[in-house]
Amino acid sequence: MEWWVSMPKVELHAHLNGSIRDSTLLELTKALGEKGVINFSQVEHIIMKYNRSVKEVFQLFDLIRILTTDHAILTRITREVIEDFASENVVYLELRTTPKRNDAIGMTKGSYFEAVLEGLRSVTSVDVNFIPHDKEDSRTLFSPNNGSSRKRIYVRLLLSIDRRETTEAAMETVKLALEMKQFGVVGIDLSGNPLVGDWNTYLPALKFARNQGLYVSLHCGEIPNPKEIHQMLDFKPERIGHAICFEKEHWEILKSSKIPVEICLTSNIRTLTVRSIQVHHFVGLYKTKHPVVLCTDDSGVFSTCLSKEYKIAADAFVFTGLGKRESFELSRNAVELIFAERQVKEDLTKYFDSVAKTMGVYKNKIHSYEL
Ligand SMILES: CNc1ncnc2c1ncn2[C@@H]1O[C@H](COP(=O)(O)O)[C@@H](O)[C@H]1O
Ligand SMILES: [Zn+2]
Repeated sequence: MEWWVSMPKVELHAHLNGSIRDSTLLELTKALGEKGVINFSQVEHIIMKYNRSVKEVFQLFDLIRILTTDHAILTRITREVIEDFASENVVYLELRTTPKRNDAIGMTKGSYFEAVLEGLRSVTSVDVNFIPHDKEDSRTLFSPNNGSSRKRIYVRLLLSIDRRETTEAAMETVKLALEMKQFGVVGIDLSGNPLVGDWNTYLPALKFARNQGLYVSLHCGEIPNPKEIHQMLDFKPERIGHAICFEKEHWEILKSSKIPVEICLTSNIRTLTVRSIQVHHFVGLYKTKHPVVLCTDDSGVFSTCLSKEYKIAADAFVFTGLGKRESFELSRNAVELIFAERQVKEDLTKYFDSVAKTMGVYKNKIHSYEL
């Protein structure tokens, strides 16, 4: 097996409905076509398109939204997404999703979340840990005496606020996240079409989330919006996603505040927000040892997976010294950026160290982030 597949990996930026399997997406679209809810021939080209502009990507998300407003489908997608990540040796997955209300089918944000939770519970083919450790409990997923040869994966959840939402709706999501901490919700994400919405709408909910002990990750700088980027960096989120359309002053704030960046190479290329992999800002951040983590964003929508992202990075930046050993370190250093509790970090760190030996990569850290 290739090293980028067998290497343990940490996924910190994956949207549930964007990570839907291709085959499931087609199956659901055809089924709705047969029911007459949508016209399959009209949407087929949106599904099949390779490069999509940001605008077209959000058209596809609107379509996916029609397909997945059903509790049973959400449960199924959640199960499949976890199985897919585990199958490529993702050992820690922070999955994010936007709880949605749909009065027509009696769906509330709460029942949406329950359906996702049911998906987590329904995984049988791999070992999943999603309930946080309580202080007394020292059991860990990767402890050597676990004895299982099955794939193992930690899953934690972020609840997303959609940029289309009102302050009240955003607040409802944060309150739900707080209620569901016991089921592995660790934080809040701000996402959705970067062309819509205003920072001040979400700020009260984000502040509330932070005050209540939730971590915050923001989609930041997907389009040129210098004022908003500045405001977001001033908020000092625990992580940001993308960081594409940054100007000099933004880079300076980012570097000095050491806010970790979730890098989504394929997503940025496919949405045409970065011209080519060679000019991607990942390399500059990596070279200066800024905390970065490679992620998929929407593995289904962009036909990628985390192993592929590591391979793409290694191929593109081999002359920067990103070989097998450095990729392993990059993956292991991501453990420092996870939002889960201390025991999970410790368990994963030990696991990475044990795998380092069998993979023939150095055990010593090349560098660790000074967060
Ligand atoms: C391409 N870059 C991106 N930028 C901003 N938001 C994105 C995104 N990719 C996905 N989403 C957000 O995640 C939702 C799908 O998953 P959930 O329904 O929440 O599970 C999208 O509708 C959008 O709001
Ligand atoms: Zn994203």
